[in-house]
This record gives sequence, C-alpha cells and structure tokens, in this order.
Amino acid sequence: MTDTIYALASGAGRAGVAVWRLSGPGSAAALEALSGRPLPPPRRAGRVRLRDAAGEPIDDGLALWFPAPHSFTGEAVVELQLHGGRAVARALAAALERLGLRPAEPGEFSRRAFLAGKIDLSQAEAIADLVAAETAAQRRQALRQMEGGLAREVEAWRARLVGLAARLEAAIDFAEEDLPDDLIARVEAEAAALAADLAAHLAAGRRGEAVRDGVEITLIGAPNAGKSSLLNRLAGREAAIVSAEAGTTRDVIEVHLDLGGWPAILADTAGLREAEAAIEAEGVRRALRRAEQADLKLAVFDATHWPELDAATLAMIDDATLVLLNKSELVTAPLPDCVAGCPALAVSARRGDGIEALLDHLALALEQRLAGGAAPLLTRSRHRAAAEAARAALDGWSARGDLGLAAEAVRAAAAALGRITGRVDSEELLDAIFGEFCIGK
Ligand SMILES: Nc1nc2c(ncn2[C@@H]2O[C@H](COP(=O)(O)OP(=O)(O)OP(=O)(O)O)[C@@H](O)[C@H]2O)c(=O)[nH]1
Ligand SMILES: [K+]
Ligand SMILES: [Mg+2]
Repeated sequence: MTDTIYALASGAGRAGVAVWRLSGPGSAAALEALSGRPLPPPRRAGRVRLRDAAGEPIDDGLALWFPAPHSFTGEAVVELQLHGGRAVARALAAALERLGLRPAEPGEFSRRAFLAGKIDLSQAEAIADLVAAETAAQRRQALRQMEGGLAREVEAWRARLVGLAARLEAAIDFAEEDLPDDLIARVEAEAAALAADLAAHLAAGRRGEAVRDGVEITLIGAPNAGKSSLLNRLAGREAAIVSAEAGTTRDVIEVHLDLGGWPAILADTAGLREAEAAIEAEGVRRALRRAEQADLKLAVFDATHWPELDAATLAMIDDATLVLLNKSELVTAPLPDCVAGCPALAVSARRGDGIEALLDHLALALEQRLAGGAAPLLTRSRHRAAAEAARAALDGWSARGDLGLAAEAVRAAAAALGRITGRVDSEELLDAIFGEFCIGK
C-alpha cells in the first residue's frame, strides 16, 4: 500500500500562515485523529483545533479535505493552514509521524500527481519552473506549460506520427502493384512537414531555454575599471567587494536581474591583466572562459583614461558587446557613443549617471533576443534532446526504400517525443526530474 506523506508546502521559518499538505490513504484519518472531530465537508475549509495523542494542543487553524481522486495528487489530500512558527511545525511533524505518516521527498506530491495521470511530465516541470520564476517572462512561460501548452503540441505531433506509421504498415501488406500511387508521396510529404515543424519549434526553443535559465551577461575589463561597482549598482546591493586595489575580484560573482520583465544572470569577473599571483591568474582564466560563453558582454573601461583604452579588453570586443565608459563623472571632455564598432555608454557606477540608459539598453537587447515569433514551447534541454531525436529519426528516411524501415523510423520519432510528456519513461528519468523540486511540491 502507498504510504501517506506530509510536508510543509509553504516556506519554512516564521510566517503568519503556513500551509501543510498530507497525501495518501491515511491523510483523512490523521486529520480526524488530530482534530478529534469528523472531517469537514469535501473541499470546504473547516476550523480545527489540533492536539497530539497526549491531548497537548498543537495549533488552531483551518483544514481542507480533498477525497480521492479529486485532488492534486489523485490521492486523499488534507491541507492545513496553521500558524507559521517553528514550534508549531515541530509539534505537528511529531504528531503526524506518530500517526504513521512520513515526510515527503522533494517533488513527491508532483510525482504522485504524475503517476496518477493528473499531470504529464512537462506540466510537472512547469510547476517547478513557476515556483522558481523570478521575472514576468519566466512566469508567463511556466504558466503556459503548466496549462498543457507543450503537452498538447507533443500529443498532436505523436498522433500525426502514429497515423503515418499506420499507413506505412498497411502499405506493407499491399502487393507492390496494388499500392495506391500517391500513398508513399503523401506519407513523405507529411513527414517532411512534421520535421519542418519540429525544426521551427527547436529554433524557438532556444529562446524558451534562455527565458527559463536567464540570459548570461558578463562584465569584463581591466582591474579597477569599476566592474564590481557596476554589478553592485545594477543589483541594488553590495554583492561584490569593491576596493581601490587592482585585482580585487577573483571568483566569478553572479546576480540575477529582472530587466524589463526579462531574466538575466549578470556576472562580475576578475580584471584582465598579466597577473603574477597564482590565485589572480586563475581568476583571469575564469573571467576569459566566462566571457567566451556569455550571451552579451559589457566591456568596462575607465573613462578617465580616454582616448586610451585597455588593449586586453578591446581584444575581447565582438558584436555582442556593449562598451561602458565608467567614472564618467570625472571627465569633462565629450565621450564617444561608439567604440570599436560597438555602441558605447558613458556611466558612473559611483553617482548612477547613465545607469537608467544602460538598463533600458539591456532590456531592449533581451527583448530582441527573447521575444518575437511564436511563444516557445520547448523550454529545457531535455525537451530539445527529445525533439532533436525525433527530427533525426525523420531526417533522410525514405518510404521508397524499405517500408518496414520507414515505419520503424516513424515509430522511433513518436517514442522520442513521448519522452517529453513521460509516455515513455524510466525510474531514472523521473528521479532526475522530480529530484530538483522543493519539498512540499
Ligand atoms: N570616481 C569613480 N570611481 C569609481 C567608479 N566606479 C568605481 N570606482 C572606484 O574604482 C575603484 C575600483 O572599483 P571596483 O569596482 O573594485 O573595480 P573592478 O573593475 O571590479 O576591479 P577589480 O575587481 O580589481 O578588477 C574603487 O575605488 C571604486 O570606488 C565611478 O563611477 N566613479
Ligand atoms: K578593484
Ligand atoms: Mg572587481
């Protein structure tokens, strides 16, 4: 028999209200035992006073009972709204464990919902994404997927593939001369159309992954150009150490930014120079590696040196670079708005000059990168791998050769797509997906 699990579903620590979730065959009996009263009517909040087995009061709150199968997990579920204190939490957990319930594993509620067929894998992933969403774009994307946007499309693709496989298999049973003339041509045209569809979704999926993960923006520049000061200014907090000493930053320091609703990960790096000390040299290596993988680079120069510019930084500039001339408040001569073919902004991390313009520029750059075209449905590398496998199975096959092999390729494509929604799955895959959830989800 399935065991009954419990978890604090809201954040731990002090809070006005904490939400607890119980799921499994023993959840209703646990509520009756703790409240000493009959269950409230299904899906209606009822006031409860909870006591442990010794009659010691635990808390006073609200309880909701969702009889199976009409619940999130498909099992009998009880939700409790109690006060969010540590002592209440400890007392309730102890009382539930005495009643035979056990703490839920991360993602276990969603896993049970998946196993009960309440949601598919892509929807389960979307729940985790929604909980982790930091920007409006991430929230919108996660909601679309949670409401079945990707699952519906995948099922439509699979249905088309299953139809093709059926026609190919029927054709195998025809004698060569009885094969309808255009059958093979029609099957091939349809498979090509589907492959093109997948290719379009794969291209859009790059945007989907970038929205989920955040666009990588990396600050580079000579020591003391003011990279860490700019990071702190953009983050609105002292995330990185700033000092007048050249070579202050060594490790890559990341902050998450919401740029006009679009997500970015801004990284501060060690100042570029021929470092003598081993630790700083390692910092410079990390800076270079990070800059290479960045979606967008912010090349920071000390404007007081203008028109002289640091050569190591200039060498890193490419068409995905924005030049920042920092410490502009110290300069009276006019500064350029273009450096080495890249747009340049005069800014002052110290006074805040030009920071609004910088934020606007970044928000626009992200919008150009992430918006436009159809809303992406593929949002994870896992989805991309499955869609790419399906497209590969459809690529370069021809029903003119061997009908059996062609049918096989079409079935392989359908199976690859099925992995997105969990039609074809393994324990391992489920562990990987649900393991990244927080407890109580
Ligand atoms: N006047 C002025 N000073 C600034 C400005 N931005 C940074 N500084 C100063 O420049 C010095 C270096 O700043 P950091 O932010 O540590 O520079 P960095 O580029 O991160 O330096 P490293 O980590 O050593 O590579 C500090 O003394 C800052 O206070 C600015 O806009 N104006
Ligand atoms: K410094
Ligand atoms: Mg620094």
